[in-house]
Amino acid sequence: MTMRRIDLKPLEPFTSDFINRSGAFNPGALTAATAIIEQVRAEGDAALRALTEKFDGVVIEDFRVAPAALDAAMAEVDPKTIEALEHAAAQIRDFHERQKQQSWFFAREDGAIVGSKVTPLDSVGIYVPGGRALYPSTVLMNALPAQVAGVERIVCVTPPTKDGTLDAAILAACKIAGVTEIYTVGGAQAVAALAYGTETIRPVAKITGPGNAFVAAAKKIVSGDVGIDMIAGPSEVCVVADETADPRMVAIDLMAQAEHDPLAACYLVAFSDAYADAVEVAIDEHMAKSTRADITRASLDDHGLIVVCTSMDQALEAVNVIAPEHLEMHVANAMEYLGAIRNAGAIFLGEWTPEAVGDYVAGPNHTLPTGGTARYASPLSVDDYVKKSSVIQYTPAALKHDAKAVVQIATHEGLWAHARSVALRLKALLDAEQAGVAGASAAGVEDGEARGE
Ligand SMILES: NC(=O)c1ccc[n+]([C@@H]2O[C@H](COP(=O)([O-])OP(=O)(O)OC[C@H]3O[C@@H](n4cnc5c(N)ncnc54)[C@H](O)[C@@H]3O)[C@@H](O)[C@H]2O)c1
Ligand SMILES: N[C@H](CO)Cc1c[nH]c[nH+]1
Ligand SMILES: [Zn+2]
Repeated sequence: MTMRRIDLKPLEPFTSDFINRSGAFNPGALTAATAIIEQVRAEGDAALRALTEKFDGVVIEDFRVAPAALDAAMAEVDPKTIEALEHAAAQIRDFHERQKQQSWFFAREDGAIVGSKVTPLDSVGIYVPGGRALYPSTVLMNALPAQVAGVERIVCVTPPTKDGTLDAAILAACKIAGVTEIYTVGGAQAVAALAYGTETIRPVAKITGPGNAFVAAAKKIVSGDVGIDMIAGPSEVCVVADETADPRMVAIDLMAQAEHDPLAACYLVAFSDAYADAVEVAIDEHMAKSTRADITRASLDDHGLIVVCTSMDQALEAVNVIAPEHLEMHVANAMEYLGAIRNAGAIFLGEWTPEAVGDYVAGPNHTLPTGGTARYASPLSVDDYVKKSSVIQYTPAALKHDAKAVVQIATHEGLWAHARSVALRLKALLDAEQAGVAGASAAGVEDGEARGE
């Protein structure tokens, strides 16, 4: 197998022109998703049935999963898998508990109180992909931060398997994460149902979770009517490997992302052609045993890239341009470079940290910014499941302190009532002070020119 390769010259900059990403702008998927969303808005459950039959090849009468199915799934799934999911859930919950933000309030010297009130969202819908692979881990990664945030209603949607049921491990993960409202529907139609509601599915305030191009396009379209977390596109990894890294480990870590999707993008940043050759040989050796060789090969052939650098500075520059979802630093003293890494969704340091630990058990979220969005975006977190309201309470002293500035700016902006709303109160205060009345009330002011205007 041969991945695309570029050999950088000393000091030659790595630019985004070298990258072949599928990107979030996908006109075909947007057109298809628009039609699907319109159909669901117009026909509700009937559209969900028709579209599920069309795209998933099964007929579903009742989308709502019965509560008894969760207990049945717990009994059906291999107890070792249940144990592993519980192990993962405990560490994911613990990590996200640490992200929780409290409301805060600050009393100024003039007595005004300003602050920020944190409130959990009323409801969220989590999309769990189910096309090319099944992702019980994604249930945990979305539901647990929502639960930690205090969201009351957590709804899970996920496409049916070929026989029209749901994977038992997905249901078991829902049970472990405390999710009980589950619907057997996937794709853009599931996103539409969560956004606008149908006879069976009540709408939610926000939709989170990864999915294929149609799911991503649907989230993009409904965003604004409901909240969305991000457009999490095909998986990505960038492995920076120096001569201390075992090429077999580097090869398998590249393949671990490539096997998600033919569109997954895997980057190797190395320091010699001989080393890059060794990784390619190791990929061929592993490939012979892969159970997902077709997808893996397609991803590496079409979206893989090897960048051979002449220095660590050049390598780090390439990393920051790529801004990968996952970055593995398989180099000596990996921690030393943390400060120079500006753009990456999750950073895995050292040879004992395969990206797969982050997918499942380490604790941080595996829903990460893809497609270069790590330039400005962060991993899914408890913050995605809360909103903040600013809180402001003024005292007479505070109003006196600020009135002039408000009136000045509002007058400059031509907003008469803004200025007047403050000036009238100031007048009430000053009148009361003059009359020697303690505890003046703004309600007692007569209309008229305010002093200090
Ligand atoms: N970032 C993350 O945390 C993370 C985690 C897991 C998976 N992923 C990514 O999520 C994606 C999952 O994609 P997937 O396809 O396996 O599952 P998916 O559930 O996103 O998509 C499957 C659904 O797509 C719909 N669909 C299929 N063909 C269609 C068509 N032609 N027109 C309209 N709709 C159609 C069907 O309704 C089907 O149920 C992958 O790219 C994977 O890498 C990301
Ligand atoms: N690597 C994926 C995110 O890109 C997440 C995942 C789930 N299961 C396995 N991997
Ligand atoms: Zn993965």
